[in-house]
Amino acid sequence: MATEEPSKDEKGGVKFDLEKETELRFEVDSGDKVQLELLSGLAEIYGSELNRNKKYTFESGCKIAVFTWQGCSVQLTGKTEVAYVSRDTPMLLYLNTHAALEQMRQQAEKENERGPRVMVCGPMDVGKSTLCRLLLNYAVRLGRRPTLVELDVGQGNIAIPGTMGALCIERPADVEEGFSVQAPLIYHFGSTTPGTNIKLYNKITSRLAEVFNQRCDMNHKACVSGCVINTCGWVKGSGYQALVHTASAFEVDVVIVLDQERLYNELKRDLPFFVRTVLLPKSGGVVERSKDYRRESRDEKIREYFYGFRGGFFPHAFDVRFADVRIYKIGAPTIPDSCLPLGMSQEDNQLKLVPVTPGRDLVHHLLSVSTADSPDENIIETSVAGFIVVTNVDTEHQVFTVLSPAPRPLPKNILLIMDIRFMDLK
Ligand SMILES: Nc1ncnc2c1ncn2[C@@H]1O[C@H](COP(=O)(O)OP(=O)(O)OP(=O)(O)O)[C@@H](O)[C@H]1O
Repeated sequence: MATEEPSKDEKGGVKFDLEKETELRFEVDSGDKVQLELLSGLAEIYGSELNRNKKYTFESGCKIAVFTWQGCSVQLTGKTEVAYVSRDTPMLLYLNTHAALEQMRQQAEKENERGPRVMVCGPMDVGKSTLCRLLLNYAVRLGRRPTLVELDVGQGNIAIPGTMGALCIERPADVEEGFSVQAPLIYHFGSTTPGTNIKLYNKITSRLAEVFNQRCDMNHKACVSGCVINTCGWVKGSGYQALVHTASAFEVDVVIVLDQERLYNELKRDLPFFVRTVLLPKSGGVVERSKDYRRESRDEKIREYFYGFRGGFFPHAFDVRFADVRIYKIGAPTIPDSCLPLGMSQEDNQLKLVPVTPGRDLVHHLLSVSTADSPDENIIETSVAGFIVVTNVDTEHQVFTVLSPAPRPLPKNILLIMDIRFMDLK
């Protein structure tokens, strides 16, 4: 618990003196703001170093841990009643994991081989995304250029929920905003749970692995730096099979299982013997998130895509004629096996491109703008250029209105519909 009682200054700021290897945890309630300032010493948030005397602002829903290896003083201003200091963190184990990965990178450099490909998995709310961020931050701080592979379709740390993608990490994550998302590679999945179309999920995973391999062939630094793969919290049945598939598609060298011994044992049993599987504890600070909270944070991610971090962007609204675009849904509804055409399996059905006729029910749906030029291309395995949301449909005039991050016209005319909806309430 607290190493020293926090002290309050006249402006309502609360000062915390943290001993080495302890962390200050706090959450920001909906509608509130908390400011953090490092007064002395060194500290970091999920592997991103804090600058001294800079005020960091955290808004609604943020769950933060300020960790110090050496000891420091920080000041919190705002609603800070729930802030507390903990000595009990798994950070030393996480640091050792990073050190082992760095050794593998050094070895890879010497022997002109590829660096470690790491898959992070575990049930929901165990800190998978946070550990990925930490490992990537530590690697990039040593001059590496690792790749983040995001397979968690529920939250979407690179683009919006309902997508899968990869991002080359060139600098540590911004303390407030996270990783800078420049030139990500994004694929359309279309829903927030892999279970809605597991065949598509696995197909895109394989595609991402293929593209990552190509990048490694061309870029030695990326190859030596390896990748960190963030996965979904669904670890049973097809979810588990998807993890095994991911491990094989990416030919992972290291699997980190957070918090669940059963999953650890299963993966140890089912993955090839040369894959190093490690079980790490979750941090006591990781907070369980309710369904509502998850829905809100998904909405927030989408809002941020269109309006920028803290409203820094101004999206465009314009009309699109039905005749100018082609909208598809990936995956036909399941029908009894006996009704399938001869020689076709249920799985083929899941990868089918089904044309969608624009109508009123399109309203609020998110659409991915495919980079493909023609439906004859392999649309499923083609990346997307961005997203739009339908705000109105006028069937009489055969147009729909969209919100788009870029002005008209749309860069391409093949659109893929998501199950996910977004209400633009601005
Ligand atoms: N040490 C910590 N102290 C306080 N909060 C933390 C700590 N580590 C992580 N968190 C917070 O806990 C929440 C859940 O963490 P995270 O998103 O990493 O979990 P996850 O396992 O990836 O979740 P999911 O179920 O979405 O896959 C995040 O809001 C994160 O900021």
